[in-house]
Amino acid sequence: MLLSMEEFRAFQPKKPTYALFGWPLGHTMSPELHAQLFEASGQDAAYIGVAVPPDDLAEAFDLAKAKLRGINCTIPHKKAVIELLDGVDTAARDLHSVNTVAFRDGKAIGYNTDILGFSESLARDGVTLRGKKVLLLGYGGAASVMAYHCAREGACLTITGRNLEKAAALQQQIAETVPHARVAVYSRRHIPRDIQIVLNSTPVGMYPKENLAPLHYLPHKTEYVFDAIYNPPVTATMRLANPRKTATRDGLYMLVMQAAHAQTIWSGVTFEPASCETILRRTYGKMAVKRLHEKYGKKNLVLCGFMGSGKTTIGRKLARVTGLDFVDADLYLEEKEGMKISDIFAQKGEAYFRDRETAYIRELSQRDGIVLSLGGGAVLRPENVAAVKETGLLIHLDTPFYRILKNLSYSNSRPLLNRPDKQAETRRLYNARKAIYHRVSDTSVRSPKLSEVLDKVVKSV
Ligand SMILES: Nc1ncnc2c1ncn2[C@@H]1O[C@H](COP(=O)(O)OP(=O)(O)O)[C@@H](O)[C@H]1O
Ligand SMILES: O=C(O)C1=C[C@@H](OP(=O)(O)O)[C@@H](O)[C@H](O)C1
Ligand SMILES: [Mg+2]
Repeated sequence: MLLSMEEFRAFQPKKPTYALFGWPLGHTMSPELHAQLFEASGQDAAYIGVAVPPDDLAEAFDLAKAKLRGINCTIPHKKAVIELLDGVDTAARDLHSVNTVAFRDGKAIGYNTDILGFSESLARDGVTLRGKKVLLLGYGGAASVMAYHCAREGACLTITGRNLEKAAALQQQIAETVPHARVAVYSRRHIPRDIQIVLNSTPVGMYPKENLAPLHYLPHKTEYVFDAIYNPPVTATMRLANPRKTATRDGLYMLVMQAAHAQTIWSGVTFEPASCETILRRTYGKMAVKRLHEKYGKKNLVLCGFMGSGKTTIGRKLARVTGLDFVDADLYLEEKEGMKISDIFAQKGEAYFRDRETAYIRELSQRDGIVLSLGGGAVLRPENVAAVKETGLLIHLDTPFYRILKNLSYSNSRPLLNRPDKQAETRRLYNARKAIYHRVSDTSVRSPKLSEVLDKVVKSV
């Protein structure tokens, strides 16, 4: 729920409630994320967003103190809120930045959990900072969190950005708060060549301008790229990396963990790593649905690809992580016709099957909010492609052929392949259709590992 100031004045909580204060409050993931954390920790609580104009912060803060258990602050309130507080923790004090406020016994205490989210995101990838040459892009609020953590961990930090005076101000702030900090400022044209880790704290590359990056290339020894952006899940900065040499990470895990730590501060709940991973996967899923709506103007996710490429298997999992309903076109057809596909082929012929397939695809394309797994031959008819693409994003599972063969080896439920020369026929059909899948689909996902495919599909949206 997102409220205006006026609505927040009238707001009466029905259960323990927390809020995000920001201005403007665009498309934030926080309410959905906190709802998942409440559920995982068994709390009956609510989380709302409030669009608080800078001039109204003091009033909104007093209202929050009276009605809520705690708040998060985002741009532009992270600094301004400090003077309204009764105390702050060390990181928040050193950073001059508060993202979490707890109201307890009539007092308001400020914390910074962004830094915990950042450090845990690096730790999850096994990235250590001691002695590492780190390049930080940007000098705003998120940058100060990253710079402070790098300096405290003993990294050798270079800050760069468009405005070198602002970069120097951050350098100064870090030097004052972290003894023996190693921080330099360079223009973007004179970045040290031996940089190992690149951190993007700028909003450059965020949706909708997702083709922009704050750099044109990565220093050639870069081993790891962290981008605080999470929409899109794969940013233009991350795409500069050579996947064989350089690991990359977007900002969603940092977002999840700063939220989890805020809840720990508010109510003492803690979260198992496994439940954080589940919440992360689902948040990527929700993000994909948000992008499906906002970026593509579509309602459904549709999977196509050769027989045995994993459409049915991945579709079911994709529905679970996105919260969309799952429909498999083949299973739907079998249910409606009251017959197995192999029996339809045997008794009524392929032409009958194809006509029914077209009719059901037309019907299912009218649905709103489904993952639709097609049969392997569905996209051979242009009218089927047109129908699904009207409402859906068409994703091709470009599973390697050797994996497809393996997947098909145990099954005889596909009548087209029930022949003595099964393997040769599979290859023949595959070669005949391969180009069609590429041509008709909006995106292609390629991986031999089932565990990777889902992740890639979600991030391809
Ligand atoms: N990439 C993969 N790695 C391992 N097993 C897979 C993979 N993709 C699919 N499978 C397995 O292959 C079989 C066929 O997959 P299925 O989802 O029915 O494919 P499709 O619907 O595209 O024909 C299933 O048993 C599934 O578990
Ligand atoms: O490729 C095809 O022409 C077919 C694929 C099958 O679906 P899967 O791709 O899910 O196996 C099923 O629709 C039917 O056997 C025909
Ligand atoms: Mg299938």
